Amino acid sequence: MVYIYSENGGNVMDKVNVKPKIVVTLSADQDQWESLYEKISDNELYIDIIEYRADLCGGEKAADYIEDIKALKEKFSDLPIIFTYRTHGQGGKGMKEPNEYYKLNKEIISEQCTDIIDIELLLYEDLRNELIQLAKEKGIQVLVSHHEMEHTPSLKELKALYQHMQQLDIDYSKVAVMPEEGRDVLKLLTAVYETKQDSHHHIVGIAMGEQGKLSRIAGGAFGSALTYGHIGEEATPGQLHVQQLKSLMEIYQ
Ligand SMILES: O=C1C[C@@](O)(C(=O)O)C[C@@H](O)[C@@H]1O
Repeated sequence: MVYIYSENGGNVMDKVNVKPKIVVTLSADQDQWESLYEKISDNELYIDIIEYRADLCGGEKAADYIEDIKALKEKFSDLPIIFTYRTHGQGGKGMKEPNEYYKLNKEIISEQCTDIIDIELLLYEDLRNELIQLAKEKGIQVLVSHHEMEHTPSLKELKALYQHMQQLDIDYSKVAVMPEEGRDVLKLLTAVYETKQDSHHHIVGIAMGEQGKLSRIAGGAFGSALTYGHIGEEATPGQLHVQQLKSLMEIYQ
């Protein structure tokens, strides 16, 4: 058996055993920012990364989002930020057309105000690849995401989705699905596990809803690099409060 130096920081036999980072998904209207800052401060011990969900934060233009992110950076300089504008078709509230989505993300990248940018796999290939390239040039990590909000594709389809992402010059490959039965959660975790065997990307797999909670707590044992939680209300079905998430994840460390 070959021993591999793991992302866990120790010698383990299993390449896929990673310690996931806890990402808090932020959503707030403009008048709720002050109380949101307090909630982040109260929970800083349980958060590794902040996800700024632009589609849930009330603004309209890149300038609104940039202002919010700069304020977050000023207050929480140790926490990296993921910028996400989740479109309607992918389970978010964002109503921008592909060209507007491209323009917005381009402005965010050019401003260099985020550490990681979430780009949807289904964006037109040329626009998507341009954003990836631009982010790389600016030293911003890229997370390519795909959400299935209604069901869970077959294991073969899930692996194909991850394989598609492996062809891209990115840092994170993320797939989120909605399970209809327990077996769907196993499919997602199997796809993460098998993809991680020979991938240099950070692989992220999330099963949403009640049944999917297992993937949020135990995903690291299968190779999932990020797990998303909340500090108020769940942004997506099945999200756990970051405090509960961290304490449940401790059984794997
Ligand atoms: O992709 C994800 C994961 C997520 O959908 C979840 O289920 O926790 C929450 C989103 O904000 C994030 O962009």
